[in-house]
Amino acid sequence: MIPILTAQQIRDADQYTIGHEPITSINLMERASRAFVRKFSTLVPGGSRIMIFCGTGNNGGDGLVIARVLIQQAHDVSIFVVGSMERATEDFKVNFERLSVLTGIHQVANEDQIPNIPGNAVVIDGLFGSGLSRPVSGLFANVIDQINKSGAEVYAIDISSGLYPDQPLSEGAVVEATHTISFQTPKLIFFLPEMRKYVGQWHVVDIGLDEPFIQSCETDAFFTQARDIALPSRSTFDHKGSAGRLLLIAGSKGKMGAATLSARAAMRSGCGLLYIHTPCCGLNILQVNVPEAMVIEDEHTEVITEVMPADNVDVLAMGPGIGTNSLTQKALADLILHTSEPMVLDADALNILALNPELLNALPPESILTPHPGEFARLVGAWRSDFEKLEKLRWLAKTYQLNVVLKGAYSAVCSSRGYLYFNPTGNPGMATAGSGDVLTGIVAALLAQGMAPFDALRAGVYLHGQAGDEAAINVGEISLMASDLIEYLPAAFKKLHF
Ligand SMILES: NC(=O)C1=CN([C@@H]2O[C@H](COP(=O)(O)OP(=O)(O)OC[C@H]3O[C@@H](n4cnc5c(N)ncnc54)[C@H](O)[C@@H]3O)[C@@H](O)[C@H]2O)[C@@H](O)CC1
Ligand SMILES: Nc1ncnc2c1ncn2[C@@H]1O[C@H](COP(=O)(O)OP(=O)(O)O)[C@@H](O)[C@H]1O
Ligand SMILES: [K+]
Repeated sequence: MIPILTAQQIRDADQYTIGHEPITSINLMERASRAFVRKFSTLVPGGSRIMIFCGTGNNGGDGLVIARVLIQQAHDVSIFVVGSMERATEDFKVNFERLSVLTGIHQVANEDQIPNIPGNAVVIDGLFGSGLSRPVSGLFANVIDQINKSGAEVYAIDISSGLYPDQPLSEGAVVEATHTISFQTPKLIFFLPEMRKYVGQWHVVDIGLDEPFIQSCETDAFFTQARDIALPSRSTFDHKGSAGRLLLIAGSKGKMGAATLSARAAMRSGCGLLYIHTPCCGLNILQVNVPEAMVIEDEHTEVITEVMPADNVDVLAMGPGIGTNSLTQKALADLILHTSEPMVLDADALNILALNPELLNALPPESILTPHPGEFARLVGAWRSDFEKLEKLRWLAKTYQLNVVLKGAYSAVCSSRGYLYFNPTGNPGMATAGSGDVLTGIVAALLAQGMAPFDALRAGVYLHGQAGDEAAINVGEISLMASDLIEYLPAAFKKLHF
């Protein structure tokens, strides 16, 4: 996993690398900027008119190196330095000298000197990086305004000028980048929907900062990598009873599809034995669509009214398609009160928890909740910013000792100790009815196979997204539907078995 660092930790990692590699700061700037250019060159067509805007800090210093390298590669580049040269860092000054030998550098010291930016230009934003210390105003804000109004493609160096790597949006001007080419590790803000407008599509390039130092930084947020994902394994004498026995409590009249999707995803995720508790109306539907499962009928025709924990199962999962009928609310409450092992709750089971918040206290510790933002808001109330949303996620997980995934792009998986893991897989094609039901089945099956609850959740979210990515390659994001996720689960599992 990649630790997500604060602005201060990023500075510390720079300094540690400079001291211990050792490398001079000017050479580190050169290395970082060359890494930027390598990525930039894969994204921008040759022959583009490139306009680079530099502040006089080290982010601007990067901009000057990038300009030099691009000029040496025969690109059409104009350079604009904004602000006072008196405040320039040493490394900025050295690179200013190196660049002046090659080309003219425009100084922007007042509004009249702000250039016109054609819509077909490519802008590189080197005004401010992780050293931003206050909201951007004055001349810098005017330059940013021109950049944003121009309609040009904008490539931010490290981070869009005006953004803090680890703090909410400031009051001042912020560059709206189409791409961010960031150094070494992704920043927290890259994972927040409200920041997308400023961050654009982001890329991380390796600039050779000290890896053991980065891994040793204390943080409570990480970006999951494939190598973090453990999978259950089978051994020679395994039988269906030892490979995970799951009781899935799902469905109501008109929502048997949710139960079907969860059940099929569970079977495709290695569940040894699957029982489905469902209202009578679901019997035939499930027997036909999931012949591998055994179906237990509720007494009620249309909704679930009574489920008792059974001795012969390892894990209970409840929620997909159950509705919030008062009889079902009572059934869930009874089930929670009679269960001591971690269980999986999704969809309407979460809505029932929101209606009966006292049940949260009764949930078996380490249980798993899988809300989408709507369900999450019902559980914890509305939030004013994505930072507050993440605080609420940590609060919910820690207060009730739960593992919770807040679903969406970069789904945030939170452990009961409040550690956040952003998920790298998945795509907008998965924004389609039933995707969440598939996730429930995957996670419950992994838990039933003996994985620790947090590991099962993080792995399930990763595999679900990977199945979505495999499906998108084959059917496209638009045509992708939830059943495709189940079809491409085998490919997702195979990809992880390296
Ligand atoms: N050796 C290093 O430390 C490396 C740094 N790198 C680059 O350096 C950047 C960080 O550089 P710096 O720490 O110099 O900081 P920045 O270049 O982000 O800017 C800091 C300067 O801007 C001023 N400033 C901050 N907010 C302002 C505002 N709102 N209005 C006007 N002035 C403002 C500060 O007083 C300071 O002079 C990184 O983002 C990265 O691009 C890379 O070259 C990699 C190596
Ligand atoms: N834009 C997106 N990028 C990546 N994953 C997404 C995106 N939109 C939705 N998903 C994933 O699809 C699933 C949708 O779940 P949910 O909203 O519960 O669907 P449903 O209730 O229809 O089953 C979640 O796992 C979510 O992470
Ligand atoms: K920048």
